[in-house]
Amino acid sequence: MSHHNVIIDNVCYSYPDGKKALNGVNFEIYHGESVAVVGSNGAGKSTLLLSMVGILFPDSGEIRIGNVPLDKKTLPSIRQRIGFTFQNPDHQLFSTTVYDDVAFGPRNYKLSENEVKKRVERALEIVGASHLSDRQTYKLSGGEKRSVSIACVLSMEPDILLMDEPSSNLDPKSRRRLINILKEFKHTKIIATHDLDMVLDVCERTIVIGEGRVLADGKSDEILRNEELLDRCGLEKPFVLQGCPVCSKYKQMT
Ligand SMILES: Nc1ncnc2c1ncn2[C@@H]1O[C@H](COP(=O)(O)OP(=O)(O)OP(=O)(O)O)[C@@H](O)[C@H]1O
Repeated sequence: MSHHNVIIDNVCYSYPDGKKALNGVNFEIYHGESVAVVGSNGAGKSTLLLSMVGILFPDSGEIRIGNVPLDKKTLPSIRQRIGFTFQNPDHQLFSTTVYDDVAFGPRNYKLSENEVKKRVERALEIVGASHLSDRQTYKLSGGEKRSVSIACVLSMEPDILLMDEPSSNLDPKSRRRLINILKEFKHTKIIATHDLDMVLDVCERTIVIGEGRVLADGKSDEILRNEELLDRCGLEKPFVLQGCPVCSKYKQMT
């Protein structure tokens, strides 16, 4: 199943103002893996994800998806296999209604309107947003927009899910729903997040990014227990590993 592996090969990227955001990033993600990308603010997580989906192109190094180098020529076919949610859902939602936003991906695949409708209804139901279908997107709350943006990628039925901060803005029930969606999604998942409790629940592997480089890469359970590493990277142990009975109870409730 190596055809879906994601390979990040010595990737460097500087923004036009000269800010070096990625400084030689290397890793390989195997088909079906569930991987968290964590790090402090400004570490380079979003820049890395934007590069993996071809919104930014590395200055040097290469990204390969299933052994196909990601470049302007291969981008349209690779994009069909990757579902990406932006850190800010306003960057994702641009149609007048929620239905049209969630239908945008399937319509691009030139599916019949009947099939599009089925996919939209299924995706909205999965994220618990069926009742929002006819609403105007710009009038939604932050959490509602987040749920709809997740429905937008689910309706595309991607092979690879890339998500930037998917749990931010979500209330506990919606966050738990997201965690269940991610657990159900059996293909490759790459999730940039500060929600380390969600990482423990969803991702078997964690890559720690700092100053545009990989600082650590290993089993989530080991990385997220390593206090010295977490402290060095500006991160904190997940609540559930801090041995707090209130937090453990909260986890059971949500
Ligand atoms: N459009 C831009 N122009 C210039 N610099 C940018 C731009 N976007 C991001 N940066 C800088 O690149 C670096 C990496 O930013 P990035 O958004 O990738 O970090 P991040 O790890 O996702 O942070 P956060 O956790 O705060 O979302 C930061 O120093 C940031 O200030």
